[in-house]
Amino acid sequence: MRYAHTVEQVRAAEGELRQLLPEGTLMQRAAAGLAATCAELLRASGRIYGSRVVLLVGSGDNGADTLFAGARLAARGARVGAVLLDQDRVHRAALTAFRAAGGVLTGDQREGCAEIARADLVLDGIVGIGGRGGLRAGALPYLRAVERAGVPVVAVDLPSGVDADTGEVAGDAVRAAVTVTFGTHKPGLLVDPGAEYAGVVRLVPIGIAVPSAAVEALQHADVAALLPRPSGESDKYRRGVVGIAAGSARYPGAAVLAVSSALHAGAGAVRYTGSAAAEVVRAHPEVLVSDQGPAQAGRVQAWVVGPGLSDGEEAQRTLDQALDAAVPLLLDADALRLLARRGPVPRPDLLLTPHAGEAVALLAGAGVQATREQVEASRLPYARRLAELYGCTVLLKGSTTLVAGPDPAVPVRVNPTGTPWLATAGSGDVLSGLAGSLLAAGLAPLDAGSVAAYLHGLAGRTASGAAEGAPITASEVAAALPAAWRDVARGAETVLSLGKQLRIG
Ligand SMILES: NC(=O)C1=CN([C@@H]2O[C@H](COP(=O)(O)OP(=O)(O)OC[C@H]3O[C@@H](n4cnc5c(N)ncnc54)[C@H](OP(=O)(O)O)[C@@H]3O)[C@@H](O)[C@H]2O)[C@@H](O)CC1
Ligand SMILES: Nc1ncnc2c1ncn2[C@@H]1O[C@H](COP(=O)(O)OP(=O)(O)O)[C@@H](O)[C@H]1O
Ligand SMILES: [K+]
Repeated sequence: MRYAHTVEQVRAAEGELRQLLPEGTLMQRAAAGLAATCAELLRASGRIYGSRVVLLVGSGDNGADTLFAGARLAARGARVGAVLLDQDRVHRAALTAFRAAGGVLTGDQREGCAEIARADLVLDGIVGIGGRGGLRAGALPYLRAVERAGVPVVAVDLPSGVDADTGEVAGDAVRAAVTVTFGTHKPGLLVDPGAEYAGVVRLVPIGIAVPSAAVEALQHADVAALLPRPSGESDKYRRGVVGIAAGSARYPGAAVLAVSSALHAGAGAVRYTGSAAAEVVRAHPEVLVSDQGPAQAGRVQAWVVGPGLSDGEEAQRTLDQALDAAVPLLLDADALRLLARRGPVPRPDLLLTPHAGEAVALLAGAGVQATREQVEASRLPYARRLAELYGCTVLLKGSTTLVAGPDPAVPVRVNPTGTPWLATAGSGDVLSGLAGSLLAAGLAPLDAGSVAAYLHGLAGRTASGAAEGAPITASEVAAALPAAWRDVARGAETVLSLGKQLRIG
């Protein structure tokens, strides 16, 4: 698991540790890790000796880390110049160490920008976890110079201008190739739009012990441990049966897609109810179909309602019946809009899977006005808010997929897999069938949602291919699910056998 903590949590942990260590120890650990990453990058594109590095140095400890790291690079022969954004407020000891190692201060703004244009690497030490709001005007000319020159940036702790706790970006922010973060990840590095500014994130441990995380991201081994596996005693009913109520005369394909992924996702059988039964059976003869609605469709261990369902009276009846069934329930697409009309029905076994537009409707249904743009810019707070308002688990789809449970003390899961190629018609239908099947197999809503998002993202990457990838269809994503499943299971086995060889765990 990869964990992220809020600024408040980081400060509390740092405060405790600081008491036990000689003054400046944590900053030196941070600077050493930062310098090591920069050295690695410089070596990869040439050599350290004689390379040109520019530091953008703000008035707080983030600037100080940067100066200490700059001193280490200068000591290894790099030509390091520092732009001080506030001449009167700079960490004195860090500046002294920097100059002693051969670092120089750039002159006025024109000279600073000229240095940037010649640089091999820029370090962004403008502001870290002490930042408030977007970048201030003084930093902007340097930011523009960096963009013009196209020089790679290493962000120190986090890209300046990104909100550490939420990933929100108010105004301008630094776009980094790499972010070197200290002690623990910050939520803003994992959640868009902030995550997009952070580039590749590298964690430098500095010894702080932080309590339970605000945000966490599953890794291969976590997902492997959650995947349902049949045992010797399994039969199709014990593995779980998932019911899918989806599709309409206008959107029969949504039903086929949701069923297709459900078949590949752990449940022992899939029941379908709705008007697309003929299309579903033609594509998947193994599905049990009915047109009688959830109440008459036979026993299931979880229902998925919504993809392509439309929002007329028949759809409303379908939703009511599924809500009456005493099994876990996933609502997507049209079912979310129907739910928004009636407002929250708090149920801990409910999983809602809105995109930002559907989230806006759900928020309105609970009396909260917001725009799609606001939800996309503040994904983490809105995901939490929705889960709290509806008293259930919410999977908010989009460029970063988040899964939030109703208990605010439980970390929000951020999905680390995926590709923008998944933004293709029907890809959400694949996700809901997948998550529903996992619910039926017995996973809790938070696990079902986050494991589904993980596999969906991996399948998307597998289907779209290496490097930058290529366009994919939702059917191809569904077809790639077994490969994603095997990849996760195989990865975990490799880690386990390595662990055994090395006698770990
Ligand atoms: N915690 C840890 O475990 C460790 C933390 N460490 C490091 O300390 C960093 C935190 O340092 P910090 O607390 O000094 O705050 P920091 O981020 O430098 O910013 C505050 C300064 O910036 C200014 N400022 C504010 N907003 C701004 C804006 N939008 N645009 C421009 N400027 C802005 C603000 O000015 P003011 O508002 O007072 O005018 C204030 O002077 C942390 O990120 C990590 O790098 C490591 O050394 C190791 C252990
Ligand atoms: N920019 C993006 N990067 C990664 N994944 C994305 C992006 N945009 C959308 N997705 C994913 O694609 C899927 C789209 O689902 P949805 O909006 O419901 O589409 P549809 O209704 O056509 O099926 C979701 O899983 C979402 O997380
Ligand atoms: K920074």
